[in-house]
Amino acid sequence: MYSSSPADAPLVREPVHAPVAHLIRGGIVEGIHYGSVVVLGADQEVQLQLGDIEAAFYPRSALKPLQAVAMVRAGLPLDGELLSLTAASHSGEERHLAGSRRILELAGLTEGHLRNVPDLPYDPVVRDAWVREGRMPSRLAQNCSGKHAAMLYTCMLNGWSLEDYLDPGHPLQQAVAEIVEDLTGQRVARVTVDGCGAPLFSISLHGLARATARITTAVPGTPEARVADAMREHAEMASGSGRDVAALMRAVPGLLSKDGFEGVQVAALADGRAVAVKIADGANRARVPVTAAALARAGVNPELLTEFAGEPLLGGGEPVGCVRPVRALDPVPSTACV
Ligand SMILES: NC(=O)C[C@H](N)C(=O)O
Repeated sequence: MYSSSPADAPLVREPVHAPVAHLIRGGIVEGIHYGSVVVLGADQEVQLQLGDIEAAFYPRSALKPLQAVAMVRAGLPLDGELLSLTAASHSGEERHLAGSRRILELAGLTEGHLRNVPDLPYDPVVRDAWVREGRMPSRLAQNCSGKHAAMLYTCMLNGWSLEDYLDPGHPLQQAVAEIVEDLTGQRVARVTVDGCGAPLFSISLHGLARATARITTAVPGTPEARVADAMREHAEMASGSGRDVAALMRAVPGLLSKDGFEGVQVAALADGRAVAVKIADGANRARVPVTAAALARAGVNPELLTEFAGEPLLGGGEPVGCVRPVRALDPVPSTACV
């Protein structure tokens, strides 16, 4: 246990976000992305904060590594690709569907036991092909199916009921809440329902960074280390081909990173340095460059991060600007912006 008595829950208040990235077109600030950012040093001290890192927020799928740790602690006997898929917001590629099916099979169950909401594949290319083939939204294709299959497997192994595994009072979800509080070191502020149907726990951005650093710094062989290893070694199973989060994990040695809907990203290094980002309006185009800039502030070599600096803004098909993290985040003045 990390936190013998977790601190109070984060405050539920309107978050006071700050500018985190500028949209520059032709040398003028055309737009401003607001958000919050925390950078933790290896000693877990806050090295940089922007916006509101202590307010209650929803980490969405950036919570999945914590949920996976809870399942492994409850006896989930997975590693490698299938454990990575357990913590995935997957793209809906065939390998992801096959992996979710395999987890269900190991539990002696079928797709019919899943209670996540049917959806089309998350990745636009995979989704377009899916629709062209006339396929319908499905529970297996939904980006959280690995997590749900693993939740069912964990219930089977513990003799817990299957029909109501998404109820926040179910022993599985109680176990998840306990691990979330242990790893973040704070009480959960609110419990609501995530898009997929699973309980969604509200913590602070600071708590998310701290929890993820605890996962990457855990002793080898522990549930935390098993989840970190699986996700790092099988980054495409935790996301998909061509996903920025997988590319980021490959680019930065030892990095564990997880994205969540509505502009959330967390990333932690093996020595405990960690960053967490929330873009106020959920904009993906700001999430990646802001995460990269925060990692540079945490001491990651900026040369490893150049491909995440942000897509150029086009005018007449030519680059005329870019999304640029604010100066407080950007250690190297960018030359990419026109
Ligand atoms: N990637 C995500 O954040 C997905 C989220 N867990 C949902 O169910 O909507």
